[in-house]
Amino acid sequence: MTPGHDTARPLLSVEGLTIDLPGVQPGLVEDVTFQVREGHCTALIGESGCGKTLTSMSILGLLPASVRVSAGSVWFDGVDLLTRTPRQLRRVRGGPVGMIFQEPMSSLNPTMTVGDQIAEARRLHLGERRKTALARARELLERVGIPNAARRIGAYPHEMSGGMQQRVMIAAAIACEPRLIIADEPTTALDVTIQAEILALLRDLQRDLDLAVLLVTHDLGVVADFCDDVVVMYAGHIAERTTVDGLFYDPAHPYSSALLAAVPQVGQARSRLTVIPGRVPSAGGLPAGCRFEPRCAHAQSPCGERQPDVSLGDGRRTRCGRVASGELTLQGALRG
Ligand SMILES: Nc1ncnc2c1ncn2[C@@H]1O[C@H](COP(=O)(O)OP(=O)(O)OP(=O)(O)O)[C@@H](O)[C@H]1O
Repeated sequence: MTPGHDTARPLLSVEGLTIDLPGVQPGLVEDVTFQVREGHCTALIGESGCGKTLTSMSILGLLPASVRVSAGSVWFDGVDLLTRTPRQLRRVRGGPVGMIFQEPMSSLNPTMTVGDQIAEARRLHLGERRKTALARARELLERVGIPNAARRIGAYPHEMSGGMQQRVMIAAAIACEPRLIIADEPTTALDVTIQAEILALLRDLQRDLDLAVLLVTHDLGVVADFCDDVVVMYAGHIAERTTVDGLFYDPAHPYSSALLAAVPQVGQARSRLTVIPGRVPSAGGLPAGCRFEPRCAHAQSPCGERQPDVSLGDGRRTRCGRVASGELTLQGALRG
């Protein structure tokens, strides 16, 4: 981490974001507030169905047509992206904000060569001529570790392996010198060894290009390796907002602590691995008070009636009333 980064200013500020399924279900995501600091990585974690993808997709106007943002703002570089028209958002996507998705094949155009796809981003956003843009595309393919870039520039996505396709997606995401990358489970669809390579590439690029990254992930190992700040989502809410050290050493929500306990660790006896009982409730089936209470190992009456959103200082927050009042201290994965 370079000096001064601890005071880095927020590049992206999501404030009070609420996403509904209009006429069917309000609050798929509710009152979500967090920031991504310049040159830093914020992880968005939580089990399947907690609202991570809806949150990340809403930032650049990529929500499915059936769902809608009903409240909140998304500030990027002084502009509320939620007030932008679809046309204005297209100028942000692939320009100052790059995106990397889980399935490269669903985002790459199967009918265009990878070189043309990367070059097109530069032509659209930076107004470059085709020849200059293609030369830059070749450099970018080299930068993301594609061997024989001069030849591969003319390949179509289906002629490449999944790992190589993901490298192309990354090259396209950084093609226009973005300041922020949004990456939604960028390695989940890949083999384990390739996952590690892609993560190492992302980490290098983040450092070299001083990128801010919003990383949606299930993988706490990735969080530990890659991230600075952590947003733990549960059932459409933020359960805890913390730093990576805060999460692993001093979690402030029983859900965070339960996620940590569910990760296998080298040298740990199998019997100590715990699963979180039950399932994430849907927005239509939320308990009346704390959303995690029915699954919480630390719940105590009248826990179910409390779900504050309390500051713990240094930008950290928790929705657990027992932790906030000092009544409960949780076990981290790493203590001491
Ligand atoms: N298009 C949609 N229509 C209706 N409900 C939706 C839609 N997309 C998501 N949801 C619901 O919103 C909630 C949050 O979904 P989301 O995909 O954001 O979760 P997630 O944490 O990203 O899960 P995963 O890790 O499986 O992608 C879930 O209950 C999901 O069923």
